[in-house]
Amino acid sequence: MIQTELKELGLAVEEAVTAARSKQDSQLLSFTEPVPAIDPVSFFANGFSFDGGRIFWGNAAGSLMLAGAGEARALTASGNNRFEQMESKWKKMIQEAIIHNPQRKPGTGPIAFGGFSFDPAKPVTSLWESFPDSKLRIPAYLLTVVNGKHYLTSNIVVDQDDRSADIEQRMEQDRRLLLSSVTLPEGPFVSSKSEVEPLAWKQLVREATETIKQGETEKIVLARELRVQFSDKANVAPVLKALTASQTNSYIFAFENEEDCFLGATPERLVKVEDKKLLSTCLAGTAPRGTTEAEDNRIGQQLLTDEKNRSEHQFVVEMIKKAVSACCEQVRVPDEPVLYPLKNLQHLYTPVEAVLHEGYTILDIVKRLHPTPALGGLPSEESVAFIREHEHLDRGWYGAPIGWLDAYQNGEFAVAIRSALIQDDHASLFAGCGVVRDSNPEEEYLETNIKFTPMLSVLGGQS
Ligand SMILES: C=C(O[C@H]1C=CC=C(C(=O)O)[C@@H]1O)C(=O)O
Ligand SMILES: [Mg+2]
Repeated sequence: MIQTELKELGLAVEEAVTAARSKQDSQLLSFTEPVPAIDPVSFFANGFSFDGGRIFWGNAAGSLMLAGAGEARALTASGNNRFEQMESKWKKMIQEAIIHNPQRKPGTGPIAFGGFSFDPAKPVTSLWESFPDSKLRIPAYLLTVVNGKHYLTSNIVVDQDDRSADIEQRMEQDRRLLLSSVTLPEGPFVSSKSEVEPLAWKQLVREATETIKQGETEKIVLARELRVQFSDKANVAPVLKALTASQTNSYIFAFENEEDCFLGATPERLVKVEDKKLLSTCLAGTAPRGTTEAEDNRIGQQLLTDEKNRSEHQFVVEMIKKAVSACCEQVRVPDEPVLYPLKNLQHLYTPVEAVLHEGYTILDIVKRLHPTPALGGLPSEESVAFIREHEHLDRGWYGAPIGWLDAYQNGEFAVAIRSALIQDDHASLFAGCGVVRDSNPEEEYLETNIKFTPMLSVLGGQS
């Protein structure tokens, strides 16, 4: 990494042109500067015409938001060692970049943002054909809102025959467009919806409980799809606005690829790393919210003591604790879960804190944690094999890590649940649930129905 001390954009661009000429290859320049406040959703909306697609991220704490437009570079990897491949491609790219980022705030500079498929060994259907096994994008323009301060990072690929003045002019035009105020278009409206094979899905839950009773596994997470048709091509920006307003306590994410956009509001952190400190989350076990405070409390107390939900949760705690302990010190995990309330439902929640051992990166942890028993099952290999063989759904990026990392060893990945894949005038919504020995197919079916509601309501499918 060449950390430039240059203050002026013009000088940085010239340095990049000179570097491109001397190595006779393109040069990535990343230039970060403070900018006046702008709503990240407006920035996202303004970015619709940038090649490669847009990205969006808001963390559950509300302390970090990212909005990106265009694609300066893309890193892809496939197969079993996709996390290692990604790590080495990312390191190489960062080493060769010219980076001007005096303040080095988390989530600024040349970040890589993207996701992974749930299971690279499952054949891909046409539903997810524009989403590779894994893809991390370095957006051309990135707005970072961190602790209330706004930064713009411009990631520019400079070629040997480029002229500095032309590049600067293009950047000036782009930033004027992206930072301008905008009126958001109307959100989508669902004209029809259809559940994909609900009866076959319930039967599969039954089969999974049989497999568990035979002792082959202890838990298998099964998911299903709900398809919705819109009256017109769907606009994503107003959906993000609505998610940000309605789903506090959740990560709001979007990854646009070609014409498709995968987005959601997930409560499930996989891992966060900042200054070597690691946070992970065990979130599994679900109940609805009550309509009155008294009812809500009663349901919450029941959830806290319910054996079936506690066992769903405990499998996750044990696996995450073990995986984190293998590469961290000072691992802290409370003995008992607490409630994690969301707008439409509540979960059992156990936070995990630790300090990363020297030499480990966030992608090492993502690799060890995915899939946790909140999305795969336990033991992992057997449950994922069951899902691969029996589940009809092509999960694609659903249920898998989505997030970002920066050049300073910070990053955060969430598990992409409570999500939808929007494709022009229709969308697929995904929801799953943890099946254990005494799961009841009808109750699991109802649980997935509630899990569809956060996305369904912001897509104009439910009041
Ligand atoms: C698989 C999903 O939820 C997981 C996360 C939290 C609670 C879960 C449950 O109680 O079954 C699931 O394991 C989903 O929302 O699609
Ligand atoms: Mg459950």
